[in-house]
Amino acid sequence: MSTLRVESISHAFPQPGAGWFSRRGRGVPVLEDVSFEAEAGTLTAILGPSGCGKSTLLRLLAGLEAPTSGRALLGGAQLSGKPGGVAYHPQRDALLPWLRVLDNATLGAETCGRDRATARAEALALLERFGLAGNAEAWPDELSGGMRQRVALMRTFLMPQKVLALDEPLGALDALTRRQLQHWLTGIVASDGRPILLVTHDIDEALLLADRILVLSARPGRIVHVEERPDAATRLREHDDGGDRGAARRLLGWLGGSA
Ligand SMILES: Nc1ncnc2c1ncn2[C@@H]1O[C@H](COP(=O)(O)OP(=O)(O)OP(=O)(O)O)[C@@H](O)[C@H]1O
Repeated sequence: MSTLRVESISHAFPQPGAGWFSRRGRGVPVLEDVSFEAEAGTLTAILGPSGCGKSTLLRLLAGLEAPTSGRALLGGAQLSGKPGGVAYHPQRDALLPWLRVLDNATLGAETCGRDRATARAEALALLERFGLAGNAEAWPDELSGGMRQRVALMRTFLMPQKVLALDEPLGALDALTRRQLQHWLTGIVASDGRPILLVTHDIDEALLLADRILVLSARPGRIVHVEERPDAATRLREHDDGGDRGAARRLLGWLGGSA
């Protein structure tokens, strides 16, 4: 598994009402000079005020948009600017109501060319770890919000890409379900060997799940603070003891209370 290197990515969207970038070649700047590394087997959380470009950053890395400048590399190979290199998990769970749990879970892998039988075998083997044992044939409508989100996450984790980008995967859940899934996710993340990026608004979630936390400024988003975190076992212990209040205060200070 390889390290993800993001090198000086900047991005601007076209001015509303103008054609593609104005004659002077400038649009609305959304991200500015974003550089960081995410090692294999680590989770990097991205925090920042609403509208600062967090989702845009993930979409650029996933090749859904091309950055205005800069690039991302995985193990030295170009990643940005072309789709398919990153498994992108959108904010909504996006389960298809006409597919059963197992078919929803394998959809991403199959779309990426995994043959159906292999994808289904891999999904069946993961059902228990994702808290979905006995639900392979259930319809999405029959599941709780937390279960639906675990199916959606399973779909992303089953994808063959070498980088995972999770865009607020727990954002739509009630507080209790969210807490439960955060704890569960620490185990899932620990057993996955890829660099994982996580966009979140929840400081406690970032402190629990992340090996490194990047704080972006208001738009155009630039990295204004990097918080290095201890190993997962220490983070879990801290979390159960009420969390790392010092780190939480630091992050809140950088976010200006906007998270
Ligand atoms: N396709 C697009 N065209 C034009 N502007 C866009 C486009 N996508 C996003 N934007 C703008 O770029 C800015 C950053 O959006 P983005 O969704 O990346 O922010 P965010 O930090 O993820 O926000 P939130 O935390 O609210 O989800 C916003 O001002 C948004 O309106």
